[in-house]
Amino acid sequence: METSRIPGFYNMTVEERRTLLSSMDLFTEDDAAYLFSKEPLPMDTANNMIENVIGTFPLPLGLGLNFLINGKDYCIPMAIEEPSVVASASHIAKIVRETGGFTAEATERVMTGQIQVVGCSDFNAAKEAILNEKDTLLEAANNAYPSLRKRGGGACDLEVRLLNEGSDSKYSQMLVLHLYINTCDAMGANMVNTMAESLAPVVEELTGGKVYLRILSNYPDRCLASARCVIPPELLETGDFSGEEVRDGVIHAYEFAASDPYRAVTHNKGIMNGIDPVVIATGNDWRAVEAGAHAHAARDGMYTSMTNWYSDEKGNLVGELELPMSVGTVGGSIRVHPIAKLAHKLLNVDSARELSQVIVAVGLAQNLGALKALATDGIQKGHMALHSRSVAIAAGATGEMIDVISQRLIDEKEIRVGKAKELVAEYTK
Ligand SMILES: CC(C)(COP(=O)([O-])OP(=O)([O-])OC[C@H]1O[C@@H](n2cnc3c(N)ncnc32)[C@H](O)[C@@H]1OP(=O)([O-])[O-])[C@@H](O)C(=O)NCCC(=O)NCCSC(=O)C[C@@](C)(O)CC(=O)[O-]
Ligand SMILES: NC(=O)C1=CN([C@@H]2O[C@H](COP(=O)(O)OP(=O)(O)OC[C@H]3O[C@@H](n4cnc5c(N)ncnc54)[C@H](OP(=O)(O)O)[C@@H]3O)[C@@H](O)[C@H]2O)C=CC1
Repeated sequence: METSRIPGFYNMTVEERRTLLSSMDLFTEDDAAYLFSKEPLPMDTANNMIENVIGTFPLPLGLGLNFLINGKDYCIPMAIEEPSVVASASHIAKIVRETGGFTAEATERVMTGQIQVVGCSDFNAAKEAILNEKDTLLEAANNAYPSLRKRGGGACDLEVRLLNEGSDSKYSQMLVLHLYINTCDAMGANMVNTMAESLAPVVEELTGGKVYLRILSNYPDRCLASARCVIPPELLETGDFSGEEVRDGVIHAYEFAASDPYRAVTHNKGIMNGIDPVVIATGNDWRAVEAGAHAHAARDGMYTSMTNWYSDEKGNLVGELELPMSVGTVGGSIRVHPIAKLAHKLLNVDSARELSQVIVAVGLAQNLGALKALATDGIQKGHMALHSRSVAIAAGATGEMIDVISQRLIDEKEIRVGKAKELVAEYTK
């Protein structure tokens, strides 16, 4: 991938975009055949992925462009139904590119397995017993999934937490063993669950208690990815708004989300608008990523902004995002869904750690795209202009009528289905 900077890509037809992609060193003709085929997810594949299959549910697949992350270019597949998200991410990536791009980093992919133990006669003694056998337990867990060890991963640490100590309810006092497992390039849920289940008998023996749940946590707080951007105000100029006004507006918007859960939920939804489409397109478990991200936003007791925006001593706008990132480049449906396989080829990442860095960079870009619009002209100007096409289609517009009706809706500043139906009726008279 020589560059992700493809000016005016959005003005091309789908055919022109496909021709351009095929001419780049992104994937083979066969790969492209899947992307362009009428059945990108064959029914017999779908029927082997989940139960009671009756069909498939395609989503639009767009490309987030202009992304430069740690000096590498990325064309980022994004599967989403909402208009203006891909445009917004690409818009900000174009600006950040001028500054040298996003910087991003990620911890090793250490996922967390939980083993719940109840009914111990002495929970402190039980905790001691487990910690005294830490190496034995880690060895036993690794023996349950030896191939992971061979890849350089596996169970690497454990800790014990006592919950609801002193409670007189036999249901609420419990010991929770956290098993930390480096799952390499797999998201690792099945691996973690297999290894956690394998330890249950020996944990019961050690603690004298009963093991109920042994399951991964979707809040893997040792599997983190972060992204950062530093933008001189002059690059933020928007219409009549100076760069400094936009910078300050973004920081005010951030402070609102940082202080108010009602705003933080919408602010963070805007971030996940960027993150989920990449997680979905790459065949990953977006529910796991969503759950972990929102838990991380509440880690200090109040649900708050996932991002941090401030002005540095030179007056640059600095943005940061750190999230747990339960994603893989192998495993699950990643190597099963033909378009997910293509998405990984398009992305050209070498590891799950690199993928997680790309994903958080898109989330950070998405957040700035929304805040920049909100802090200036408002979200409707950009968002609804792109939404007008869906409104036209919902009102029955087809073919070239879509452009005509969509433009009329924008010109008349009335982007709603009822108005579109009137225009369609007028057009087809
Ligand atoms: C829509 C834009 C980008 C237009 O903004 P613009 O200033 O008209 O863009 P431009 O014409 O200057 O183009 C700059 C670059 O943007 C990209 N771009 C520009 N237009 C397109 C397009 N049609 N399709 C694809 N890419 C587009 C493209 O990369 C282009 O580079 P070029 O190709 O020209 O060299 C801007 O108005 C915008 O970003 N608005 C914000 C929209 C947004 O954030 N949508 C997210 C969904 S709403 C949401 O997040 C929920 C929310 C808001 O509640 C979250 C929250 O509350 O925080
Ligand atoms: N979020 C949740 O709460 C839950 C999610 N899930 C689902 O679990 C799936 C993810 O689990 P996961 O364990 O990743 O999937 P898999 O069960 O597919 O296991 C990962 C596979 O990847 C293979 N592999 C190949 N290369 C590598 C590598 N470099 N690093 C690591 N593994 C490699 C492993 O091969 P080998 O066997 O040779 O090691 C293994 O078979 C997702 O579909 C998710 O939706 C399931 C339960 C709960």
